[in-house]
Formats: sequence, C-alpha cells, structure tokens
Amino acid sequence: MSIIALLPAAGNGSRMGAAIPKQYLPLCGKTVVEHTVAALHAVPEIDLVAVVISADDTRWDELAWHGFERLLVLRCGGDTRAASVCNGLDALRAAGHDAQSWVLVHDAARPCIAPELVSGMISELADDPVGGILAVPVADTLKAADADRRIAATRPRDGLWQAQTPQMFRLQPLHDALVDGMGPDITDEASAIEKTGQSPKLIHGSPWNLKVTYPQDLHLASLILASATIDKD
Ligand SMILES: Nc1ccn([C@@H]2O[C@H](COP(=O)(O)OP(=O)(O)OP(=O)(O)O)[C@@H](O)[C@H]2O)c(=O)n1
Ligand SMILES: C[C@](O)(CO)[C@H](O)COP(=O)(O)O
Repeated sequence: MSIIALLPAAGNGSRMGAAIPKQYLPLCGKTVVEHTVAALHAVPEIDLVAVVISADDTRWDELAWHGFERLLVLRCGGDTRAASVCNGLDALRAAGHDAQSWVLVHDAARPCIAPELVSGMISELADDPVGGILAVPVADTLKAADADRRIAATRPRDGLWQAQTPQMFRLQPLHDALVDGMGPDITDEASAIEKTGQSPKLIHGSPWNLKVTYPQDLHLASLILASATIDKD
C-alpha cells in the first residue's frame, strides 16, 4: 500500500494580494512551492508527491524539478481547495493507485513543514482506523467580534485545536467523503470525514508549520526557514 502526499497548489492567493499566486512567490532563494515539495519529498516513507496545479498554470514548468524522482504534477485544480483535492484524488485512482492508499493532503502554502514531523505522523497513524491531522492546541484567548469590531464575547478555548496539514486519510474514503460533503463548510479534509460521523486523530503539529496566507506570513516563513538552516549547520 503506497503512501502519497497530495499538495493542493491551484489557488490564487487573493489574501496575499500579490501579482502572482502566492505558491510561486520567492522565499529564501526558491519559490514557496519548491520548499514545500522538497520537504515532502524528503520524507522517506512517502512514495509519491503529487501536486495539483491549475490547468492554465504557466509557472510550474519554469521551475527546475530535476532530482525529484517521486514527483507527479496533476493539472486538475478546481474552483475551491476541496475541489482541487477531490480532482487530485480522482486522478490518483484513475492512475491505478489503490483505494486504501494513505494520502497526506498538505497545503502547498505551508513550506516550513518539517519532514520528521510528517514521518512521526505516518508512524502514529499507520494502524489508525480513520486517519488524522496535524494540529496545535489553541494558546490564545479567543474573542468573538461584533459588526463594529468590538468584543462581543470571549469563547472558551479548552479543548480547541488549530488544524494544520498534512491531513492523512485513505484515498477512496476521503474522496467519497469530499464528494458527499462538498460545501462551503468543508475547509479541510477532516471536516468532510467528520461529516461521515468519524473522528480523526489530532497529532501535535508545530507553530512553525504556518500557512502562508498574508504578506507578513511570508516574512515569518523566511525567518523560520533561515533558522532551520542555522540549526542544521
Ligand atoms: N481552488 C484552490 C484554492 C486553494 N488551493 C490550495 O490550497 C492551499 C490552501 O489554500 P489557501 O491558503 O486558501 O490558498 P488560496 O486559495 O490561494 O488563498 P486565498 O484564499 O487567499 O485566495 C493552497 O496551497 C492553495 O494553493 C487549491 O489548490 N485550489
Ligand atoms: C486546510 C487548512 O490549512 C487547515 O487549517 C485550512 O482550512 C485551509 O484554509 P484556506 O482558507 O483554504 O487556506
């Protein structure tokens, strides 16, 4: 049974407000997506790194991908992240990948993921009947805002976690959950699985595994990657 990383990379990055999709923005000498692909490709347990890009993506082919012998590009991005993931799962099944293959869906916009964190996740979930996600417990006090951006209420944070990626589920069950549950409330793979009545496992992630969403996130990601390089030296 193979273990596949599936990277949705077909977004427009509207919240970043850049002239190009954020996955192609420069970060520490490469592009965001190159860092993410390199990190997942460095996980020894992963047999294939499949990247979902838009059918009209013109930037992917400008990058140098030699040396990534387990890399597959799927030009089947959809109108939403969930649609891109679903299309990618369809393509993997059509290519003959086993329905029970483990698939780790990871945002291309999370370039600081540590390969050892992914290996630990794979080991912890290897025999899990459902699958699970990387996440971090909420550490800040949570406030609900009113229309005037004033505090309307304080929300209890006990037991709350912030979901990250990878999110690891079996190929066909994840595909079917996404197809059956597709809607604006499905912002990650786990929410589709939860809709089927199953409870994915929470695996401790890292605050460094941030999603590059706004301009300040790119600066933070560069500091994280630079410090990771220093730690390795
Ligand atoms: N139709 C989409 C939308 C998003 N994604 C991918 O899903 C990941 C997380 O989504 P998000 O951070 O929301 O990226 P964007 O949709 O590009 O950003 P925004 O919502 O600000 O437009 C990103 O790697 C993005 O490329 C995708 O593959 N297909
Ligand atoms: C999947 C995710 O990264 C988990 O936190 C998040 O839901 C993606 O949200 P986005 O609005 O598509 O970036």
